[in-house]
Amino acid sequence: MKILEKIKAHKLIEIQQRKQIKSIEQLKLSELYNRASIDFKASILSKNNRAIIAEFKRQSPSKGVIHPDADVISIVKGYESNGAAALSILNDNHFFGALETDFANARASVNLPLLQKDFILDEYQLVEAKAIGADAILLIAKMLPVERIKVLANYAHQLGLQVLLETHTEQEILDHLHTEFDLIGINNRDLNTFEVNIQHSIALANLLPQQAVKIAESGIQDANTLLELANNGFSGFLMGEYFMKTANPAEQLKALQQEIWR
Ligand SMILES: O=C(O)c1ccccc1NCC(=O)[C@H](O)[C@H](O)COP(=O)(O)O
Repeated sequence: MKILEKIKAHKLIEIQQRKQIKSIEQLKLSELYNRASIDFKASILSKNNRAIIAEFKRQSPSKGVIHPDADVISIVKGYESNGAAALSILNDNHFFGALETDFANARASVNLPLLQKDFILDEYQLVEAKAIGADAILLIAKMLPVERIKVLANYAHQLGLQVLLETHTEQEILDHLHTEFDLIGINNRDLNTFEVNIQHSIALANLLPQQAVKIAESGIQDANTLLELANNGFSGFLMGEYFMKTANPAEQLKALQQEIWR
């Protein structure tokens, strides 16, 4: 079974279990549910095509264990003080090792816009995202039919959440040209093979609407790659492993910032 199919099968069971534990009405009672979102897209646009979305993750299917005992509070504060435009916080336990408390701790520690990084299949998860203080969510084109993505994107917007659509193929981009997303990502990593190909993303970037806020996702391991993607129309860069594989992710971000703003 391919990794996204495995994740989807597991997530569907997880969602049913979570619904048994907390109803949508109960989620809506959370203090954070009614908070005004921070504008994720505006933060990306404020960084002159050098916007880094720094990710907090402990492990991944492609890389295995990366930083299992990472301290979310100190890392996200370090990301904030070193100029991240926004943060992506992994929220999946089974495949990415996220702790139930990671997102809440990140929310309580920084004033940056936060992407709740999970595998969204159901409206319930959108209410959950809002209730834990997310500003944006991810929808993965490969995981759901086109119409379902549209419905979830509309519902996310009704809740005040911005939407990052993740694509990887030409067809996925063409399928979604007529839906409103706040940001459109192209994943440099093929999630079937885990192969990273920056040139693939650069070639596809031309297919995105001119006004789309374009995010290059995954596999970025140096400043030159980031700058090449920026020169080809990407404004935001979702980077996780490059930071999290080090003992001090925030210092790694600081060094990268020095290189890209030189
Ligand atoms: O990274 C994986 O192994 C993976 C597998 C299956 C679904 C999603 C996966 N990654 C999630 C991500 O989107 C990345 O964490 C994110 O783009 C950052 O990538 P990187 O800079 O390579 O850590």
